[in-house]
Amino acid sequence: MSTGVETKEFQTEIRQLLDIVIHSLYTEREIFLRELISNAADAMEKLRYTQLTGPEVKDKDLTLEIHIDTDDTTHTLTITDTGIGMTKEELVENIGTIAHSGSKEFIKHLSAKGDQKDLNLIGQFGVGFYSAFMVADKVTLYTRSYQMESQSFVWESDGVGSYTITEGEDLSRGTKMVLHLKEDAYDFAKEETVQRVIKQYSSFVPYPIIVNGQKVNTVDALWIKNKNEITDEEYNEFYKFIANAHDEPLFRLHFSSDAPININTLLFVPKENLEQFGFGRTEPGVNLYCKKVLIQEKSPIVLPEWLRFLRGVMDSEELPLNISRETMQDSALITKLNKVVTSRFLKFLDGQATSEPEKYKEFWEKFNFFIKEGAANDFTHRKELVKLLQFESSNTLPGESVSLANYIGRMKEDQTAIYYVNGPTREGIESGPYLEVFRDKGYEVIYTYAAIDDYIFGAIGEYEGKKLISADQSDLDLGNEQKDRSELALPEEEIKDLTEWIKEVLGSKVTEVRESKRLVDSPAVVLSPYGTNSMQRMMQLMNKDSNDVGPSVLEINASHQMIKRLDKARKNEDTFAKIAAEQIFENAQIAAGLIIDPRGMVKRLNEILERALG
Ligand SMILES: Nc1ncnc2c1ncn2[C@@H]1O[C@H](COP(=O)(O)OP(=O)(O)OP(=O)(O)O)[C@@H](O)[C@H]1O
Repeated sequence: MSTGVETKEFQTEIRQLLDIVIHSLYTEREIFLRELISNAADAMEKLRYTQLTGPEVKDKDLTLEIHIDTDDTTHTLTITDTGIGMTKEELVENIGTIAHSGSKEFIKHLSAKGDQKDLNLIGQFGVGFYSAFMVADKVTLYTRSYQMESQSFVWESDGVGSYTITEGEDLSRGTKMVLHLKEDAYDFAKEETVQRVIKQYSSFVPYPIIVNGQKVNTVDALWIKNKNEITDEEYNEFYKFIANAHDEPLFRLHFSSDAPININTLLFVPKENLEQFGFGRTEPGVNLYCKKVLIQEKSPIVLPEWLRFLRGVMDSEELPLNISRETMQDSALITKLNKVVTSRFLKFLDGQATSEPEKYKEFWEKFNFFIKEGAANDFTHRKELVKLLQFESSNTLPGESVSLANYIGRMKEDQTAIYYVNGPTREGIESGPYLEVFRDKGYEVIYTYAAIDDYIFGAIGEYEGKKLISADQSDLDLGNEQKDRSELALPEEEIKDLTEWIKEVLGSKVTEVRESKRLVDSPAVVLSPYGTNSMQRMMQLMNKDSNDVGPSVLEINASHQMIKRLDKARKNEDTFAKIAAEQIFENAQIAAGLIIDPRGMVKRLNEILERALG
């Protein structure tokens, strides 16, 4: 039997801490198990290190493993490790006092607030050993240090004001903690509960965790291992485990670095983008670890939001296990991790675009929206992201694409800018009026099918010193010599009268009607007085009920038969001229991708048909 019971008071801060721990309803209190397992793993890590470097240790052949035993009848949970153990002095020092001044301050702040229910904070702060009192109303700890002449001690407390230390019976090296569970925590004396919690938080702890005789953590922490020692099958199995996936990943990136920050990362790009299939917004899927212990599952802050499709893990020794979500948000360390890993991943993608073009194409087809979202919003990585963008163009085949760098590489000698045009489809763009002048000059034009493309181009303005210019820009200036007016074109005087007349007919729908210098085959084109039509298209998309596209600039082709006939009809005071002018204008709006109220048009088209059929 043990003798010499010594009762000791907890340090003030610990009393405050325990008071909060005991009297609060903490929703994620199961993390106590993570804290205790990680203490046990730390103790064994220290033992291993001592064994390698220091003096002889007690029970040197004892296997390093963590045993957890549940007892549903006595409602106890016992956690045993074969780690470094504690001497009596260490017990007093480590478990009765808090040395760290930051922690002291934090606890003071918490108890000053008086809000004992504000426990999310404390849970995230990580209360280590004391978290045991979230679930237990009595904790008994048996421990024996690794030092050869050490004795065994029993520490016990109800977590209220004091604890006792008693000399214990002869134990083998390590620590055994018995948690006498509170009634509302009896669940933790059930094997299934304990197994579930361990799988969630401690799957990759580097020592075996054995629950009631059965090993629970069977998955290796691959990300810590050397790449050469891992097979493709192992990587794929690991991916399936952490991503809850059934197929294999499209890409994987495994890297470790020590500078500028210690980091081990294993990232996967899944085979499919579920957002594409209308599954709603993808949740982030990268878990944050510190030395293989889970800090935050599916962390929303460790990578930018536009990388939410990635699955995997990031592990940094530099992270404190107890980092709270609040501190994490503005932790310089997290910002650094985020930046380093994001840049590394973008560099990886850039490399894949050249080394594995087919696979990259598949990636681009499925995940391009995320890259674009990043290019639109993430100023920190915009440059790297824009480099990855791919577009169809007037020089590519359907389904093939070109990057901005490739585009520049094959620009015409006299060409000074990068040109792009927006439209819903390739056919739509190619049958429209905007390409005509570029075809004529032999300039390649990028096709942007999504409004976000135009937004990105508008936001970056230029790439590698070349301006990005929308082909429907109203003041488009292709720089070099204007083409002579065709001999077949209406004389300038007449065109002047005609444009004035059209302006009168269309009224406030146009700000200006003028002769075009860009048209070859089309009779007319609308341009935006704001620069490009994409702004108007976007406003229409956002405001679906509105058919009001705002006023446009209308340019007409003075050589086109239709325009010449329109002029003739106008001069003959044919009432049909007005109808024709309105239809020409609306046809041009449709070609610009603007949505027109179809009701008025149907009536007009019927009139036109009637007339055409005689
Ligand atoms: N199983 C154990 N074996 C040996 N020493 C332990 C064990 N559990 C706790 N200790 C000692 O008690 C100290 C306090 O533990 P506690 O969990 O409160 O804080 P920590 O482990 O230092 O930090 P944290 O858990 O917040 O990361 C530890 O630093 C360690 O020295």
